Amino acid sequence: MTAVLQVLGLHKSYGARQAVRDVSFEVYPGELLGLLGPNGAGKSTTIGMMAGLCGPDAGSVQIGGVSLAVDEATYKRRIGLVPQDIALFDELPALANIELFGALYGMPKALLQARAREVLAQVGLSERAKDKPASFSGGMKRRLNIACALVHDPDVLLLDEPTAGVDPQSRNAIFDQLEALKRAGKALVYTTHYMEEVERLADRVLIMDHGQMLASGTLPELYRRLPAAQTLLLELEAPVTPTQLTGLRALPALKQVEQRGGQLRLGLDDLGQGTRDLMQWLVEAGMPVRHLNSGRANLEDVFLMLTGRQLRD
Ligand SMILES: Nc1ncnc2c1ncn2[C@@H]1O[C@H](COP(=O)(O)OP(=O)(O)OP(=O)(O)O)[C@@H](O)[C@H]1O
Repeated sequence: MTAVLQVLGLHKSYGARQAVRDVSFEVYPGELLGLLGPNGAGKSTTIGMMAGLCGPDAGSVQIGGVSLAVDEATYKRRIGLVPQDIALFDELPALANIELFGALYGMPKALLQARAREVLAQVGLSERAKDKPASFSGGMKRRLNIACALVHDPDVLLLDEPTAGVDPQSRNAIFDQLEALKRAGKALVYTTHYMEEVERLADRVLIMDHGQMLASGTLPELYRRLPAAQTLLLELEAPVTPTQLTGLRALPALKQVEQRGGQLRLGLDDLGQGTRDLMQWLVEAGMPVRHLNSGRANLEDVFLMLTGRQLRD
């Protein structure tokens, strides 16, 4: 299959600050690429360059071989943007908002009216067609904004933190809709700093920090880079001393031992053996445990391994 979206060597600086440094990736039809990184990682700037909102200092973006720099009109007809800040006209009813976005793309009236009703139904807001966004919840406004980005039937949809300020019910409705768009063959780029969203939605993940790509791949590919498959999180009554930390690291079952924010984060492959050795060590060291939690290693562990920091440090 051929990639529909190609991003090659994007760079962007604001004064002396390099917001994006040499970012390249491809997205295929029917695929969601998760762009994951903490605040200020450069996600929105990357999206902005793909959407044609800000020009890159270097690099290029193409959809289906059409370069934004060469044929902006054709490129923009094939891309939809759901911006981080909701962009709606509060004084226009929901349906009219969608029609306005479609008119900006020069859609013929009959097609536009049919498409506007179709995308409103897709986001579950048909019954609110005549209501103004001012009366909508944060989640409903976000869903309407997604409908506006879809009205011209783009091949590529860019979503910049689309669940910010969204209630859990609307969040699930958005996720279901994104799954449906993937099934319809759309290519999606989804930025977030919530690893749970990426783990639920993404076919491939690109991890960014300080404007740079740190790693990319499918979730199993990224997890395979970790020293261990399981993670134990341990809250103790008191922090372990540096000497005790060395003792813990000497336990063969523990592949990774990190202490941060009053919590021990331990990587291990064999939960049974590892927990037994650990408990024995804790009893011998006289360390009372306040809380213990285990789970499969996740993207938080990958980010920690790559940067030495947690996603939400
Ligand atoms: N218009 C601008 N002028 C100056 N600096 C900017 C501008 N836009 C972004 N930056 C800087 O570029 C860097 C990347 O910001 P960007 O918004 O792309 O990050 P982000 O990963 O989307 O973060 P967030 O999750 O907080 O939205 C940051 O250091 C930010 O301060």
